[in-house]
Amino acid sequence: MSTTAPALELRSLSKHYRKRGGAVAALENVSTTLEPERIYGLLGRNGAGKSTLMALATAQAFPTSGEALVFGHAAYEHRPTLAKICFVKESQKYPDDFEVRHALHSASLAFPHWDEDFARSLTQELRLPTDRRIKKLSRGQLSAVGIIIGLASRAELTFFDEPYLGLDAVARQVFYDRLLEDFAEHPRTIVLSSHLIDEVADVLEHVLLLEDGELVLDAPADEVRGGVTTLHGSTAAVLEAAGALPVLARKDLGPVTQLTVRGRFEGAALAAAEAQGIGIEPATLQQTIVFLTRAGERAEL
Ligand SMILES: Nc1ncnc2c1ncn2[C@@H]1O[C@H](COP(=O)(O)OP(=O)(O)OP(=O)(O)O)[C@@H](O)[C@H]1O
Repeated sequence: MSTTAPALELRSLSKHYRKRGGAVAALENVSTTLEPERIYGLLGRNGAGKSTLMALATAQAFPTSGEALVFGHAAYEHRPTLAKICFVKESQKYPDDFEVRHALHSASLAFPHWDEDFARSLTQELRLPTDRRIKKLSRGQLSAVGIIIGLASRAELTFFDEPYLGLDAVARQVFYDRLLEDFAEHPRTIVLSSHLIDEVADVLEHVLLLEDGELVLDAPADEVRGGVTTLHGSTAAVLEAAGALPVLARKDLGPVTQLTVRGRFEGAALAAAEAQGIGIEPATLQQTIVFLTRAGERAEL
């Protein structure tokens, strides 16, 4: 699977949908580069443009302007490139009479790196009835079909658009565990869109955050994680420890203040703050993202 081209390169990608009285900018001038063999989180609130970005990258929709290159090619005009892409989405359509086994068989023919044993073991682990019609599956079982296809396809560029809808906690954990194990043995580029940021946080290596169609954060997950800290203690001590760090939120309760700042507390700064009796709590990835989007911060951490 070695190649020097980026797995995905978006160049000033925009998608506008026409609507009565104007247009909706589902995606606005998005540029970024996704390296091969990494796991990306595509995050953002409802309507932020996540599904649109995936549809454009996989040639299931055409951009209004700009381009999306997959391993150096526009996917829609290049069959070998299409064979490298797997897009798992809720709205996947299957023929009416298709059973689970038919969907898996079709996938085995479509994806050159398909691993039948892996598909079989995932099917058992997720307790998916292979002889049931897709139409009759529960919401979670339908998600399981997508997860099995997404993982067993071992496509060089795999998109999972909210792949866990309806899945119970055990099945979701099976997904994250198998994803990480299989990725370690067969590295490829995975783009995972999700609302459950803290749940997927440990899986992600890089975070892409969309807000109203714009890419507002494009950074390694480790840089984002812990980039926001909450301090709790006597007001004077907290303000002194925070120094000039940008304040994102402040709550005063009598002589005590809870201050959320953009910055990290490590080493000497952490020891000094703790010596003053200040409680230090790094924000989770989800909290960090909520604070940053609320604060209108842009892609610099
Ligand atoms: N076919 C369409 N026609 C008109 N507007 C559309 C169409 N598809 C998407 N949109 C609009 O484009 C914007 C982005 O939608 P998109 O589905 O990409 O968001 P999303 O981040 O995937 O949302 P969610 O998390 O709710 O699935 C939304 O405002 C949506 O209403």
